[in-house]
Amino acid sequence: MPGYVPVMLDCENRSCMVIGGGRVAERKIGELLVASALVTVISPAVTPVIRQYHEQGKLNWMPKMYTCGDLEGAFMVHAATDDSKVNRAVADEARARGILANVADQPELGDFIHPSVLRRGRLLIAVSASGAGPLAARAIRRKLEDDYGVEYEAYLDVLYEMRQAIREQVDDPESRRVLLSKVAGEEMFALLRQGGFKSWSQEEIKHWIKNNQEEKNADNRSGQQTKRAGIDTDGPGYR
Ligand SMILES: C[C@@]1(CC(=O)O)C2=NC(=C\c3[nH]c(c(CCC(=O)O)c3CC(=O)O)Cc3[nH]c(c(CC(=O)O)c3CCC(=O)O)/C=C3\N/C(=C\2)[C@@H](CCC(=O)O)[C@]3(C)CC(=O)O)/[C@H]1CCC(=O)O
Ligand SMILES: NC(=O)c1ccc[n+]([C@@H]2O[C@H](COP(=O)([O-])OP(=O)(O)OC[C@H]3O[C@@H](n4cnc5c(N)ncnc54)[C@H](O)[C@@H]3O)[C@@H](O)[C@H]2O)c1
Repeated sequence: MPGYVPVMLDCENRSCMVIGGGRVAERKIGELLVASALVTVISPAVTPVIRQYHEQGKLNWMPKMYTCGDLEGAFMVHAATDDSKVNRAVADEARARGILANVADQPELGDFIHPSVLRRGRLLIAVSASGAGPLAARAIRRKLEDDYGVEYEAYLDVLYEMRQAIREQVDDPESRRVLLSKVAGEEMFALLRQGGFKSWSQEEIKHWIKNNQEEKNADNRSGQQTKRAGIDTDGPGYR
């Protein structure tokens, strides 16, 4: 079985075409719009949701049948019509032009497939059964929804802020590494959960960095390994 390379593709402001305007096309379009792609739909008919996107200026709908040559200038294409011959023709044109293609009914003709996706803000969990069964991927994704609740959105936002601050404020690579690994650790999660995942002010982040750096230095001075995660909840201004 040939495997797949899992990647996170940046489609912002890139021309992504979708051939067909049914239920499957609608789902793929949803993902493209989240990623700020420039979406063009070619299909004589579209679902009410796609029509609405078009009316809202979120995408460009060309109400026509696909013809060879339509893909000119595209970065990516989704062949999602209910006509397998048309989907094959789209895949052929994409291959000839070097355009990335997903083919809804004959995945082997395209370059990539879609995983089942769970999004929590910056957190994105993608599950794929590598073609063995999309419904199995969906079932696993649904199970993960319980483990990774909505709090993960706020959690990752705080981590993002802290990581930026550490990169700006800490020059020593070893200190940085230790702090970044603490930030991503379980104790930090517990601490942030205690605070209801509220975002921290720059002052609070600075304070945390200082406290945790100091602790590392103190540990080094006493010749000890870092014994605990360095989360000191007693100090003033500290959560
Ligand atoms: C995960 C998900 C993502 C998404 O599409 O975004 C996805 N399919 C989903 C749903 C779904 N798919 C199908 C049904 C109807 C089931 C039924 O009713 O029987 C439903 C349910 C529905 O549509 O609600 C049937 C189906 N799917 C494919 C074929 C053709 C074939 O396999 O040959 C057929 C038979 C068509 C036919 O002839 O009828 C092909 C593909 N579907 C994939 C992904 C890729 C493999 C991913 C992997 O293996 O990991 C791949 C290879 C290509 C691709 O599309 O990229 C999404 C769930 C999203 C979610 O809810 O989380
Ligand atoms: N990959 C998946 O997740 C998945 C899931 C279910 C079904 N499928 C397959 O995907 C395909 C589409 O499924 P659907 O439920 O969206 O079908 P659908 O019937 O709802 O939509 C088909 C769309 O294709 C358009 N179309 C038909 N001929 C065209 C042409 N020549 N040029 C441009 N547009 C054209 C139609 O106007 C319609 O909008 C089917 O082949 C189906 O078997 C894939």
